[in-house]
Order: sequence, then C-alpha cells, then structure tokens
Amino acid sequence: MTKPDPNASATAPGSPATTVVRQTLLVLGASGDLAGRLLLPGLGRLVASGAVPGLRLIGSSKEDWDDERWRSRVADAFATVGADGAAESEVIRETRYVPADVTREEDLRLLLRDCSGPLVIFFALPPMVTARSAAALARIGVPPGTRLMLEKPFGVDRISARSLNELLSTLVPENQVHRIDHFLGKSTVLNLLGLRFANRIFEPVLNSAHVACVDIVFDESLGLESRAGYYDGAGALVDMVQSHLLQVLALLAMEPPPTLAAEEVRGRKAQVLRATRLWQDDPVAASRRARYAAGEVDGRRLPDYAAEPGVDPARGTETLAEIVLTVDNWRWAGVPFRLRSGKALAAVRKEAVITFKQPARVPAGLTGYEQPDRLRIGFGPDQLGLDLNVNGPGNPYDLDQVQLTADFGPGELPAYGEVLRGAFEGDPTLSVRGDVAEECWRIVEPVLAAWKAGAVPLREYPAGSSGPADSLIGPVSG
Ligand SMILES: NC(=O)C1=CN([C@@H]2O[C@H](COP(=O)(O)OP(=O)(O)OC[C@H]3O[C@@H](n4cnc5c(N)ncnc54)[C@H](OP(=O)(O)O)[C@@H]3O)[C@@H](O)[C@H]2O)C=CC1
Ligand SMILES: O=C1O[C@H](COP(=O)(O)O)[C@@H](O)[C@H](O)[C@H]1O
Repeated sequence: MTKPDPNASATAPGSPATTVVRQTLLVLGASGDLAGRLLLPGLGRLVASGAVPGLRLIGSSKEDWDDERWRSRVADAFATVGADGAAESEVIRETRYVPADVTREEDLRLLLRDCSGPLVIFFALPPMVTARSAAALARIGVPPGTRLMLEKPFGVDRISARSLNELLSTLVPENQVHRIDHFLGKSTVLNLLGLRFANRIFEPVLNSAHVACVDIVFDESLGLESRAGYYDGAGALVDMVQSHLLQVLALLAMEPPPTLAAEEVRGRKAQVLRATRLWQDDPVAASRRARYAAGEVDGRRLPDYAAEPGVDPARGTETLAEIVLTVDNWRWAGVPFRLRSGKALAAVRKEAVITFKQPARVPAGLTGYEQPDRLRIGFGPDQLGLDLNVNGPGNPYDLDQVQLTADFGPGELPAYGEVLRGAFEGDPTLSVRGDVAEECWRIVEPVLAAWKAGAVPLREYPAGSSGPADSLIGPVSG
C-alpha cells in the first residue's frame, strides 16, 4: 500500500478521483512594490483560473509583519483583479508570512523548513540582494525539483549575469530557472508568434529585401512613481531596453521554430540575439539618452527627475534611452532596428512598427504616394495594424493611406499570471535562458560604457513633451 502523499489534497466530491499535488510559492521581497502591484494580482487571476489547485503561499521580507498584515496585502491585491472566488479565498486564509533576511543562511533554512510540496521560489528582490540570497541558498541547498523565478534585471552587467548563472547552475538545472521578463507573458507579444508563423503573407517579406526599418518603442506617461530605490540605479536602458525590448526584437527577428517547445523557441531567440550588435559598432552615433525636467503629463505636475525623492542627480540616470541595432545575418543585414523607451512623455506609444521599403515602382499617373506601408503590433492598447496605400475616394488615381486595425481582447491571464503559470507547470518557454540574459548585456554594454565615459550627452526634455529633439527615431505618423 502506498502512503498517502501529505502534499496531496483530495478533489471535490463527485469530481474525477484524481489527486492534486499542492505546490508552494515562496515570495521573497513580499513587502515590495512588484509583489503588491504585479505579482500578487497576476497570481490571483492564475488561482482563479484553476491552474494551481491547493496552492500554498508564503510571503517573506525584512519587514516585521504578521500573518494578518500579509493576508490583507494578498486580499487587497487579489481584489484589484476581481480574484475573490473560493480558491482565492482559501489561498488568502492559509497564507503565512515569515520575516527574514534572505541573504542569511539561517533565515533561509527556517523559511525552507516551512515549505512543503513542489516549491517555486520567487525572488522579488533588488538584483544585488537576489544574487546574495541565491549564494546563501547555494550553500544550504534547496529541495529537489525546486523552481527559481528571478526578476529582471538579471545581474547588473554581463560579468555579474554570468556569475549568477554559474551559481544557479549549482542549485538547480537550467530548465528550473525562470528568468522573468513579463513582456514575454503579454498577449500581444505572444501574438507575434501567431502573426508571423501562422500566416503566409508576412513571413516572405520580413527581410532586408522588403523592410526599411523596425522600430520597437515603449513610451510611457508614467514618471518615477516613487521607485527611486531601484530605478535610479538602473535607468531606462537597463530597465526597459536591455530586457523587455530586446526580447521583443528576438521574437520579431528570429527564424521560425519547428515547434513551440521551450528548447526550440529559446534556441531561435538566442541565435538571433547572437547576431545582434550596435549599428556600425558605434555606441556614440547609435544611442541617445535623456532625462525629464519638470512639466505636466496628463494634467499631473511632475518635478525634475533629479529633484524626485531618493534620486542622486550625480548619477546622471536617464529616463529615456534609444539605441539602433543591426541584426547581422542573411535575413536582416542592413535593416536598422531602433529601440526606444522613455518616461513622462506626452504621447503613450507602445508598439513595434515594421516599415516596408517603397514599392519597386509606383506607375506614373498614380499620384499621392507619401507614406510607406507599415505593419504595427501594439502592446497597449493591444492592436494589430496595417497601413496601406489604396486608391482613395474622389479622384481614383490619387492614393490615400488607410489603416486596417484589429483590436485584441486582453489575454486570459495578465502577464505575471502567464509567467507564473510557466513556472508552476515547469515550462520555461516564456522565461529567459541563461545565455540569452548574458547576450542582452553584451549588446548594450558598449552603450553603457560610452555613457559612463560621458561620450553621449545626457539631454533634458520637459515632462509632458515628446522627448529630446535629437531623437534617432522620427515620429511615425498615421
Ligand atoms: N516594481 C516594478 O514595477 C517592477 C520591478 N521589477 C523588479 O522586481 C525586483 C523588485 O523590485 P521592487 O518590488 O520594485 O523593489 P522594492 O524595493 O519595492 O522591494 C524590494 C523588496 O525586497 C525586500 N528585501 C530587500 N532586501 C532584503 C533582504 N536582505 N531580505 C529580505 N527582503 C529584502 C524588501 O523588503 P523590506 O522592505 O522589508 O526591506 C522589499 O520587500 C527588482 O529586481 C525590479 O527590477 C521588475 C518589473 C517591474
Ligand atoms: O518592467 C517594467 O515594465 C514597466 C512597463 O510594463 P507594463 O507591463 O507595466 O506596461 C515599466 O513601467 C517599468 O519601469 C519597468 O520596470
């Protein structure tokens, strides 16, 4: 007779007689901004979807909270996404909080003693604390099968990313390391796969013979939002471009994978990123940096970035970063990939835009050709758009540009719910492989060095403007 599994809970009476393996999610950094604003709401929706029956949740950080304080944080976060069903209530009722310094072995030992069943550890910690915590865990070991979820930025440069990779490889196999990039859980980012590989019409023209340039832009109206502790040490290049926008580039530019198995998709992404480098290897010409000065965005008055509480102006942290890259392979050689992200901007623009070359020849007699064709993939609002030149109304020989637009509904899960699901199901497809994390640092490192050496001026732009005048990316009309 087999012993009943203490980690198994019976399913509801009347339902098929399967046992449910109860997983534990241990959140390190449970009192932080990420945990409250993104991770717990994503978890709430995932629990509501029924994907993690019987989940046990443990929160931990240095704050001297008790279970009740933590429970109300979880309940508030779940409420923001309407996660208030029976399964979510049970997680809230059962969850516990353990104060700990997670860089100390003895604290981690106590924490792990409280965990049972298959374990997922989420490091919602500042990058340096994550590295120290992982080092302490490596000294004491983790239960077999444990999956680790690590936030971006992964390390603080290529060398630290490599050391962290080496350290993690002593703890668990690579497939159990989930380096998170929540953009990979966004439904429109995932839609890139369907758009490119489930249609006949786009893939044959996605190459240097037909594409003039590719822009990947994430302009936000949000300012610092009290995140100086993290953001002032990172800046826009590391916060957005080195991580999220390079992941989008990889999905846009990679070769078709034969299947969506993790090793295929992650292998294709690694291959294309290995071919990616700065345009003409010139970090000065191929980058721009700027930070916002006082101004008004959406009726909200923002102070100078440098005067925000917690900011050290001497660091010269940028709130807007642009880089131009080349993907040096047969398909893309010669096509500029322009990546940009900025905060406190007037126009929210979150999209990838593929601009096609002019037609080989517009017949004489057909007038009004002004704008090239463009394919737009919007990351918020989630939209797909195609800008085309057609014979407009009125004079039939005069061209007009029209926009065909499709709106996507929100995905089944928010981005954090999606990446959490990957970890609970042991599927690393949506997480960043170790070599890819290092490759992304390799791509931006010359820019970081040029900025540190003062070779690229730090411009200013008023909050609520369209950014610095010498942008490498012109406005895209339409
Ligand atoms: N916030 C966001 O929007 C996003 C954040 N991220 C990433 O998530 C990570 C966390 O960011 P965020 O939540 O904003 O940061 P916060 O500073 O808000 O939170 C950090 C958390 O880590 C805890 N902590 C720090 N040191 C220790 C320690 N030695 N032992 C135990 N707990 C410790 C803090 O606990 P205490 O307060 O008790 O010190 C706090 O709970 C970062 O890597 C960031 O890049 C990624 C995407 C978005
Ligand atoms: O990781 C981050 O992403 C957000 C933007 O992503 P969204 O899904 O919230 O739109 C960005 O504001 C933040 O600075 C960055 O850390």
